[in-house]
Amino acid sequence: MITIENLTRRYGAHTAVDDVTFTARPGRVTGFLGPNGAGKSTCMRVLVGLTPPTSGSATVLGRRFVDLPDPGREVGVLLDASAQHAGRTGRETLTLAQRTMGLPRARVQEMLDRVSLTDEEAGRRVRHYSLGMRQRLGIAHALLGDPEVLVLDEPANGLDPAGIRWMRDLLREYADRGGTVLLSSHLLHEIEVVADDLVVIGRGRIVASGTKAELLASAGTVVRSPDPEALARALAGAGHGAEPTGDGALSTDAPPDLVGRLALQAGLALSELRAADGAGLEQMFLDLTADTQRETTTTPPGAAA
Ligand SMILES: Nc1ncnc2c1ncn2[C@@H]1O[C@H](COP(=O)(O)OP(=O)(O)OP(=O)(O)O)[C@@H](O)[C@H]1O
Repeated sequence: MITIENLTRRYGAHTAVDDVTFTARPGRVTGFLGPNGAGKSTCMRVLVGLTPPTSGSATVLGRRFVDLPDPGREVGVLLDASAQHAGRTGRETLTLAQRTMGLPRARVQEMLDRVSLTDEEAGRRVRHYSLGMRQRLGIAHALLGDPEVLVLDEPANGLDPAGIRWMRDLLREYADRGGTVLLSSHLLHEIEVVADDLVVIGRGRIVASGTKAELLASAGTVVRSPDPEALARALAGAGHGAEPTGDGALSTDAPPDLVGRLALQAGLALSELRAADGAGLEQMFLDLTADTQRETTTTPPGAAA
């Protein structure tokens, strides 16, 4: 369990994290999303004791990271895969951590196997690793102490498609065994596939949080009728807006079952009725963080607003 409560972190006059509250629960993968500079890494750094909070608290398993009796066995952390000692081999990196944590020697080979680094690769110096290999080594390091909680900042960075799938399966299995995973990523599709819960942050503040199903349901409905004007009027009569999607359908904030009932009452035929999650997490993310984005975004033709 990870608990962030009213967490604020200022750097001089700049507020990087502003009164942030959320939890990441056992048995679930919590996706932490936000544009560049939104405050994700800062939250994670406070959580693992690398940066003190200005106010508020961040705890793992009910304690601040610095108060955990055996942090390596309680929390696996991967914040920056490139921050590993470049002159050591992968095997040396893990062996040092294994000794520091007082783990059995066999654990190193187990973890190398777990992340599919070969003997030859494990014997190479980290400076010669590709980014994807560094991520695998970082994951091996995070899993070494068999922790209950994983905190991962952009772990899929640099992984090829097979590596991304491997990572997804690993996190799913870890959560299914009761582990808590907090995962930040810009790879929205990856988060959409693997996360159970989502926390969306923009300019240091939480703009949405909840289960993935709840948040995607709030993306609304796409509906198509031979008489879109009459359908828009029926929706407006029930207090819901409707926008043309650009390909003849309408996008509305009303849930699909209500849209179906309103169409029935108005005697309107429908040729399509579906939750707008075709537009998916990306559109939700852009909508929720619209006023915190650097770039101005526009809704692509055919995507739900
Ligand atoms: N040590 C620091 N000193 C001053 N400002 C900082 C420091 N660390 C972070 N910031 C600022 O805090 C804000 C949040 O940064 P943070 O790295 O947490 O964002 P992020 O959401 O992880 O972004 P990205 O997705 O780009 O990694 C940024 O404006 C950043 O410049």
